Amino acid sequence: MNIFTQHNPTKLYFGKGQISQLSTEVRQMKVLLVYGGGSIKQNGVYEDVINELKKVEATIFKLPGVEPNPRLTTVYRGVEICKSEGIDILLAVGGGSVIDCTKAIAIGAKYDGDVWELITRKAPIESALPIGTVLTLAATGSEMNPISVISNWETKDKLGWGSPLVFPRFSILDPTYTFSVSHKQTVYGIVDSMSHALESYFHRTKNTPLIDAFIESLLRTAIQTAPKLLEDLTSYDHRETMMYLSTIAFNETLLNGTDGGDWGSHRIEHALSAVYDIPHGGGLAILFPNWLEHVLEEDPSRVKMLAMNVFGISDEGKSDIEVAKEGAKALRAFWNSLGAPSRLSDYDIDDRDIELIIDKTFIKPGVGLYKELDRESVRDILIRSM
Ligand SMILES: NC(=O)c1ccc[n+]([C@@H]2O[C@H](COP(=O)([O-])OP(=O)(O)OC[C@H]3O[C@@H](n4cnc5c(N)ncnc54)[C@H](O)[C@@H]3O)[C@@H](O)[C@H]2O)c1
Repeated sequence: MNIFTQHNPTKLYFGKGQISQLSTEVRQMKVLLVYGGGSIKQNGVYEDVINELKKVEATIFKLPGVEPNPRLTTVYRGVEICKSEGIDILLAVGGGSVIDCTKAIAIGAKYDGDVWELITRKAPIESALPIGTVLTLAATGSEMNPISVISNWETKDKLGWGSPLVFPRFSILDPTYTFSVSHKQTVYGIVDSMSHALESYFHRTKNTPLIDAFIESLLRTAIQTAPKLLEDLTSYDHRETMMYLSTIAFNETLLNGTDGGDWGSHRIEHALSAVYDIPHGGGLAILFPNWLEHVLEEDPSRVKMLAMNVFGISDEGKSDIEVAKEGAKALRAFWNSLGAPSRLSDYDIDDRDIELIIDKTFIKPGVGLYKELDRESVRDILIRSM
């Protein structure tokens, strides 16, 4: 293992009814409520939040309409409200897009220049407003991590960035709040959280038996739970399992003591959804098995481990590459069985913009760690995905 420091300051309130803790976290303050397209008004979450805020006589300001793949223009709107109204705390009520947008507003509110300069690292992030979240969709882990992804639709860039200053101060996770998430969106969430675990798995650090087994167990749990959840979208038991799983999959626990894993396929997906605005989980379901097939040709070792320890594939009488290939196939087959897309053509994407997607993948240098990808490798993964 490598040396590491773990410090995750997010206080987690997990389980049914935990919204009652909101009034212990937010006092008589100016709160900016950030939310999306209105699902929270249909499923009762909005009412629960407002009732809690009223209990403590908070002054409520609102920023509705955060889009999936949140846009810089919406961040600007939030920053403006924070500055003009003197907001004390931001409350994100939604999925990863709403939380990521809120994180960007939090840093923009404390900066005199254009927040895009902070996201693109042209200026250092030195301060942020505090954030709380009420999660409504299990997928990204944003509720307990310092990461955010913002799309600049003008330049067609989708950029991941992070700062310890944007760890949510608290997050409320009530599985019943995810009952209304559609079948399709639930599938995307499952794929996204499994991808976070898988990308953490593809590290190059020696002597990591506990973290490896932890990740394998998380993946096996997802494989056992996901089909049952999709049969019964309002099962508290299955929603709670997937909600906790998606938080753990990307709250940095799985990176303890390793070199951080390989996030090459996430980088390609961000480039893809910057150009085509497709759902993040849908893009990953297509790209990740093709990334596996690409990297196993050079080094099948950890793909083989995944095949045997997660999918129970036997290695008897087979070469390492054969076992690894079966593993990649098993992952694709599992996601397909849930109803996830498997080809870019499922989104009507052909090779027309392939060079642009490759350019966007390399917007920051260094793509991949288990295998460092060059333009040719990214092209190969995209062509395999067509
Ligand atoms: N910050 C991170 O660590 C991180 C990690 C991975 C991905 N991301 C980013 O997060 C974004 C995706 O977030 P997401 O997958 O959570 O989805 P999302 O937040 O984009 O939401 C997807 C859709 O689900 C709807 N929805 C949310 N909660 C609902 C509910 N309870 N009932 C019904 N509908 C509901 C939303 O309105 C939206 O239409 C992408 O931009 C992706 O790049 C961030």
